[in-house]
Amino acid sequence: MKTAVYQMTVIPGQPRENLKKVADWLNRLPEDTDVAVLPEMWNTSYTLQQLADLIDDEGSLEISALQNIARLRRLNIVAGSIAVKHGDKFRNRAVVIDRHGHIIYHYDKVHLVPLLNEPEFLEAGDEFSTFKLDDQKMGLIICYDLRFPEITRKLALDGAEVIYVVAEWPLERITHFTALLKARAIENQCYIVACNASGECEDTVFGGQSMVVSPSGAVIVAADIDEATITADIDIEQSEAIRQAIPILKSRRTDLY
Ligand SMILES: NC(=O)CCC(=O)C(=O)O
Repeated sequence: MKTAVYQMTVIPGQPRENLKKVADWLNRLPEDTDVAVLPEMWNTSYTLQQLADLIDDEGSLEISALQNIARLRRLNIVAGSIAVKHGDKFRNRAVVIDRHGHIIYHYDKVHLVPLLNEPEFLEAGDEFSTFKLDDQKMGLIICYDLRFPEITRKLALDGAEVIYVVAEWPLERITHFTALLKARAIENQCYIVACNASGECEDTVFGGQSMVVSPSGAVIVAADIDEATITADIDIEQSEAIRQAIPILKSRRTDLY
């Protein structure tokens, strides 16, 4: 699966401008790209106090624009996450669109990050699952979720061999991000495809370092700190092979823990 990751400099509080950037990027991808991946909160960044003025529905403008591109370009889009209205609250929602333009999965971030004031402004989701893209089982988590090994482990136990991590992870703690991405890949023997943002929002600088990590923990490709595109060709069989060679998931002592 030829995968392209957009380490995007999100323009804070400018959903229309960001949609234009994303559409231009998607339309420039090589025709043989199978999956395009976007970062967390790519429509607004962390302008949480302004969401009521910026967001008036469930992200229909952004999502329908991406559905059209997916259909026209026959491209799967792991559409990062966007701030959406949910009742009278807001959620941090990831959406996955297949090559036919169908929304096949959405996920509302379940672990809200106190360091960026999410609990004050957002409502947490309360469910997650695996999904299938091109017949392969995949999982997706959002940024702070990476610190909770249980969620990635559950996705791996449910059969995910590729897990996408969409993020706006600050530079200040970027060493945690890179270490945890490798740990999650090694302990679950799956590909980790991580898409972080670059640039800044208010006082927060985002740290980039988007990467694709193999099921044995090798960094196949990584970005630096600035806006960039990274690409990798993902061979799902590698995950199956390493799970057979070192049967971590089977060796677990579920009678003890
Ligand atoms: N956007 C996020 O969830 C940031 C997470 C973070 O800053 C951290 O875990 O540290």
